[in-house]
Amino acid sequence: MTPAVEFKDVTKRFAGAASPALDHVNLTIQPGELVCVLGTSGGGKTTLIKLINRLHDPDSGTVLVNGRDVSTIDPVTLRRGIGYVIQQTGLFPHMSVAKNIACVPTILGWDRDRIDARVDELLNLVHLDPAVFRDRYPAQLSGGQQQRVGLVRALAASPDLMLLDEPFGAIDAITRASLQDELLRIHRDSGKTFIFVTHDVTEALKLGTKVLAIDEGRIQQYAEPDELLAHPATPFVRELLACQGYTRDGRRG
Ligand SMILES: Nc1ncnc2c1ncn2[C@@H]1O[C@H](COP(=O)(O)OP(=O)(O)OP(=O)(O)O)[C@@H](O)[C@H]1O
Repeated sequence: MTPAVEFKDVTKRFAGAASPALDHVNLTIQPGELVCVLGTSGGGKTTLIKLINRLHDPDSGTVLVNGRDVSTIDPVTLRRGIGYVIQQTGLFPHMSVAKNIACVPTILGWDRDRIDARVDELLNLVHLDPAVFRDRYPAQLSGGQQQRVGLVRALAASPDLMLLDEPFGAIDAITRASLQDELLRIHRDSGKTFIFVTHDVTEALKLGTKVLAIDEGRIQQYAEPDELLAHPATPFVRELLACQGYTRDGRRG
């Protein structure tokens, strides 16, 4: 099977930085995985994500999506096929919820009826009643509701790949737990590949089919959650688990 995403010896160094943000990264992500990219601040998580949708380009090495070198794909075309969700949601404040969700389908030339049906389907998917929320503006939504709209906007044209960069970082614990459950369900039902950045071990272990631990621009471990808990591959992973209260047998101390 062609991997959904591959990094081949990828290095990214920002001007003036003492060390690279990503340092000779090799990584293969198979289709259908929900990969949680886990690490402390500044470790290179966001840089990794932005190299996939070409918000950054590598200094050396190759990033491939569905077997294609992304440097050969026009960035706008590439991004239309990749869902992208960030903490600040990026919703257009002057557009209604329905218009926000309809953005990519509109660009892709879907007809009105198909777009309307898709908007309603997506709002229902995240338990927002279309009759209530379609015509609201982002400022008229709570933080959790904005995040739900940001999530389904990225799903609107059913991209094969979803990139989510700490999407639930600013959400209270209860809303966050229900958003996580919704994300899990959406991932299972879609069968698509999701890459989800978080610094929260509990979130990564709950959501991930795989966890990618990263520090100082280097991959520390890429493993299933149980494997990561049972056999942390490096002192960094051991420390990360211990700091957030995880013991070796996977129980929170
Ligand atoms: N545009 C940029 N210009 C210069 N340095 C940058 C830029 N973006 C990131 N960096 C640096 O690259 C390194 C990795 O940053 P990155 O944002 O990937 O980390 P992160 O793991 O996502 O951190 P956080 O959890 O705090 O968001 C950091 O040292 C950061 O300061």
